[in-house]
Amino acid sequence: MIIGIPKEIKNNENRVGITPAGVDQFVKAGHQVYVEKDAGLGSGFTNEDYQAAGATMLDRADDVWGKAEMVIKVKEPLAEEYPYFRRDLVLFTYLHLAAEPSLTKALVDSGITAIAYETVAVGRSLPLLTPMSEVAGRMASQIGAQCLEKPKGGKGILLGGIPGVKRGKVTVIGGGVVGTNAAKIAIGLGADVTIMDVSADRLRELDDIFGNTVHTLMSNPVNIADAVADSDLVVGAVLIPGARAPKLVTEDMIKSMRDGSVVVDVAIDQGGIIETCDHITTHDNPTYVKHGVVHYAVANMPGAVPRTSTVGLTNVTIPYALQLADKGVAEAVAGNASLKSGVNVMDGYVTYEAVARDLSYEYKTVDELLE
Ligand SMILES: NC(=O)C1=CN([C@@H]2O[C@H](COP(=O)(O)OP(=O)(O)OC[C@H]3O[C@@H](n4cnc5c(N)ncnc54)[C@H](O)[C@@H]3O)[C@@H](O)[C@H]2O)C=CC1
Ligand SMILES: CC(=O)C(=O)O
Repeated sequence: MIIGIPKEIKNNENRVGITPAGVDQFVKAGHQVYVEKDAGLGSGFTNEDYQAAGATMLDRADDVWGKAEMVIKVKEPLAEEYPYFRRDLVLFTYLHLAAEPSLTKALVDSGITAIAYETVAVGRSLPLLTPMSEVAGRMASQIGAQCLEKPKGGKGILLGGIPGVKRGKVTVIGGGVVGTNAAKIAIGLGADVTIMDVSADRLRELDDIFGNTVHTLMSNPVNIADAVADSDLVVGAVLIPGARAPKLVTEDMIKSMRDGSVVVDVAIDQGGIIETCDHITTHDNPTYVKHGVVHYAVANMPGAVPRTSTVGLTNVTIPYALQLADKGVAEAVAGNASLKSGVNVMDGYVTYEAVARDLSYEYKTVDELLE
């Protein structure tokens, strides 16, 4: 198969869809890889590194998309990339379609097969989301701590306090991968940490993992309102796979926070759980203040630590991408339920139920389309 790796064009997105080591695996398996010139530089991989691994470098993005049978990316395509979509192309990348109606329409209209990393499922885990959630969760507490500093607009507290001065309070809503990693770093900084989840079993696991270093709390509107009002930093870390994120922190709850408090809505890529996180921000201009509270809503947080993130991401995507390349999309997807759950758009239909429901599209299963 011919694989194309374009350079990412989202603001400060320094990751790349494949490492030179990944190219090497494709080439050794008999595939051909085109990489856009300088695509890897942000992650510390030179054009020469890719050539040494067997890739052909191309100067222009339209050539990479045009020659490829499968494009492997990191972030969802932006509007300037929509014209490259076509029926006989497979796109393998993060998509977050429930929060991206115009992208969904462009994918459906083109007939392309679009496989979303974030809905490839093995049981209840999402292996192609996990490493980036680990990165973003860890970053969320680091960034939250910085935003609490006075020059960044925060109230001027140190999360860990000092002897004789109170520690800061952190509430993490959602105790999955992002939430666990955010808690880990917040505990390391010395904060007073509360983790909330709707799953009692998950709260039990978190209690086993963290012991008395965290408070665990059932997620419901009353507990969320109490915890948010009392927090210096709130981290949004909820996911309902494929679906638009539920708005769990209302505008009134944000108004109840003290001035200079901080919210980091990591779930913004699925629309966000904080009502006042009403738009995505960028690494160039990551925060804004509303009702006295600093809001951070960057949808590609791992893009700021690209070396760690690119390697972590391609570690998990390559085995699936190789199956797609070796077998072709129809056979690979038919024989692998995890890959099948990643297919969000095929043959002009939305094939992921939560996306079809949230964006009011007719839903067809992949099996119906492969018949
Ligand atoms: N902004 C960014 O750069 C990045 C964003 N993300 C996003 O972070 C979000 C979280 O991802 P993961 O932690 O990997 O998901 P996960 O599936 O590991 O965890 C989600 C947790 O939310 C819990 N949950 C569901 N409904 C809830 C509710 N009403 N109240 C409290 N908890 C609830 C679930 O029980 C689960 O434990 C996703 O939207 C993901 O796409 C991930 C990586 C980077
Ligand atoms: C998960 C995701 O969208 C990201 O890592 O940017």
